[in-house]
Amino acid sequence: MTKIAIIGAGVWGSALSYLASQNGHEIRLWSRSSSERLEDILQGASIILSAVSMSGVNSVVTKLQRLSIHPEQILITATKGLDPATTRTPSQIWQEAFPANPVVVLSGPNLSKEIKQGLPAATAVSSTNAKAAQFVQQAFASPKFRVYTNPDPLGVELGGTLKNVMAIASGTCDGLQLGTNAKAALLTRGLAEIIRVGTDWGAQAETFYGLSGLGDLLATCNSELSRNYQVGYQLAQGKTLSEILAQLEGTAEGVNTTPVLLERANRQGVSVPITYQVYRLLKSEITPQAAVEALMLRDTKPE
Ligand SMILES: NC(=O)C1=CN([C@@H]2O[C@H](COP(=O)(O)OP(=O)(O)OC[C@H]3O[C@@H](n4cnc5c(N)ncnc54)[C@H](OP(=O)(O)O)[C@@H]3O)[C@@H](O)[C@H]2O)C=CC1
Ligand SMILES: O=C(CO)COP(=O)(O)O
Repeated sequence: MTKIAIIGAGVWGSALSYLASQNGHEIRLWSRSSSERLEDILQGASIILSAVSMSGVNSVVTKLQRLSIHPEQILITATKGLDPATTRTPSQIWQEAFPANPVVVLSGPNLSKEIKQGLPAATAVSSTNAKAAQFVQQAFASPKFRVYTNPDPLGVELGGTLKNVMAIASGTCDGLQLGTNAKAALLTRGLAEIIRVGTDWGAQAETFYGLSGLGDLLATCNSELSRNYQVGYQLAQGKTLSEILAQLEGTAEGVNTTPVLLERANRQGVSVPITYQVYRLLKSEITPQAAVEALMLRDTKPE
């Protein structure tokens, strides 16, 4: 039995809490509205897992820095986003704030509603500290949740983060009823785009063919359960972004990830044509139909 503190009682934090409690662990779930003090939640926890949305990462990290975190406490980040101010990933923020602690990234095709229904799923846990990743694997693995370790935390984290932009594009593609061929082309070229960005960042190309890359791309880009997909689908139906976000249950990280990704890709000279069209669409600079046309009419090139 392991004591696990989970920060963020949104849908993903709650689903992870459910999975860990099914394994017999002692779970303490904390959110901003909790009556319990954060320091009491963290007291004696072997694992501290953050499942807050990107907009909450910096403030949660700052809160924890004011408390006494033991260097043996394993920090897990389950957030899929990029910091708008620095373009850093959540694990980079956690590791910089807590250099002595093992930081583990948990990411995969994990639509929380399906997990809450008890349907089977798999995920990846990754860290530069292999022992910490194995400890987390043992803590969360169950007959319903298959957990793989992976040696490339940056790749695992970027796979889960960058596919959210593709999920917006994919929802748009389905909302416009562009068909199966168009969807296959979009996902394949989307994966190529993710790999270009990811390898430039320092991640391993093969990681993106795993659960947190291709796996999450397939899950999110093909499911109405995905909030990012819902954003794209509704944009294709002519709703404005503010109308969509006002109705959306939970966070669609891809909306905030898109400009950060584009900024970084432009700085690095990495070509991200799909991300650019999603960016223009989210800013209402282009219609969904014109975005498709712009992608189809790009200069011809080798695959
Ligand atoms: N839902 C899913 O299927 C999956 C989601 N993820 C990722 O997990 C993250 C959370 O997603 P999800 O649970 O779905 O989102 P929700 O919108 O359901 O929940 C967001 C969570 O973030 C917390 N939060 C936001 N801002 C702050 C802040 N400033 N300080 C403290 N906490 C804050 C919220 O706290 P409060 O309750 O106090 O408002 C809430 O717990 C996202 O990055 C998402 O991409 C990853 C895998 C699957
Ligand atoms: O990341 C997810 C599934 O792996 C959840 O996707 P959404 O955030 O688009 O709902």
